[in-house]
Amino acid sequence: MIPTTTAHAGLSLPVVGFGTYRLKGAGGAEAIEGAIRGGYRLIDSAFNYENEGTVGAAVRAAVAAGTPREELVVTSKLPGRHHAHDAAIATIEESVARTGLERLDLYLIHWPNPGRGQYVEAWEALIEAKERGLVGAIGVCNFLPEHLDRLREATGVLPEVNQVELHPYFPQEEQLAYDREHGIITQAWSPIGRGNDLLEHPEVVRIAQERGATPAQVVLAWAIGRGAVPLPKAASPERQAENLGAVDLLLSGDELAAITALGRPDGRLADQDPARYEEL
Ligand SMILES: NC(=O)C1=CN([C@@H]2O[C@H](COP(=O)(O)OP(=O)(O)OC[C@H]3O[C@@H](n4cnc5c(N)ncnc54)[C@H](OP(=O)(O)O)[C@@H]3O)[C@@H](O)[C@H]2O)C=CC1
Ligand SMILES: O=C(O)C(=O)[C@@H](O)[C@H](O)C(=O)CO
Repeated sequence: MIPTTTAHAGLSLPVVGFGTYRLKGAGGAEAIEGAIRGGYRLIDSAFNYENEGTVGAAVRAAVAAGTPREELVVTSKLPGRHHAHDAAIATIEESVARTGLERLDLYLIHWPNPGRGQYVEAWEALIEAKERGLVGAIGVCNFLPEHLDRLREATGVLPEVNQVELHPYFPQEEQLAYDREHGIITQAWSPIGRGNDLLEHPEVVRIAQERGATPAQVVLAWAIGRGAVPLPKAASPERQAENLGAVDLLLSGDELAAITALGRPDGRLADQDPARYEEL
């Protein structure tokens, strides 16, 4: 059993989830079903990943093989081109249909796209989708404090999840503090740096050697230790198990601080500042 964390409206999530970006087709379904068999219960997908069908197939196979459906938190996301109310509702319905499940457990706005000025309308559609039972819980990705404040002022409803880029090169101290203060669970995307040099950083390697863990486990345990829910993606059962093993590694305050110190102002993996970035 993976420990859990709870958001302001009662959503309970395991402290580690599974990313599925680029896991598609038969090989993707096999990898995702293997992840569920190996113990992952939070599965992250998106309309734009074009793999909601694959995720649904893997979930249905895992449930047929004995995993209780109610243990799983199957997630998808609304793309920026469908923020207008009717398009948003149709897209959520399409996401659910693609999975072949009765409903999705968590649905997120993928990017705020503030330049288009429609994320409040999208949020109202997500509130409606939750009221209709299409989705179990609702949240956002890549929202800055100013975007979250705007949702609260306009609707009185705050997201239960904010999924943001978060890894040692981009530790997100202020966003984490805002989310914590408002009972929002921060999920960490690209938590192991999407295959960059992070796992070879001397400080990460030093702590891994001292603790008898792997660099990936250290980086994931750092995210968990700071209260975030990392969503590592891994194709192989070996790496999936390695990453899940991070829940057993409790880092000290000094170790957490040493890794947080690797942060850089320009530490994002790509030029994706949500204040300006547009993704449709
Ligand atoms: N909301 C948003 O805007 C975004 C959300 N996401 C979500 O976050 C998830 C995770 O982010 P992602 O960008 O995939 O990057 P990750 O940081 O999860 O890195 C994935 C890469 O790391 C490799 N890897 C996995 N485990 C290990 C290990 N133990 N040791 C060494 N290498 C390893 C994988 O290889 P291999 O698979 O071959 O094992 C893959 O190349 C996504 O899959 C997606 O679900 C991602 C980006 C943006
Ligand atoms: O993967 C996602 O969820 C995204 O939002 C994309 O922006 C992804 O990070 C990407 O790199 C697209 O080029």
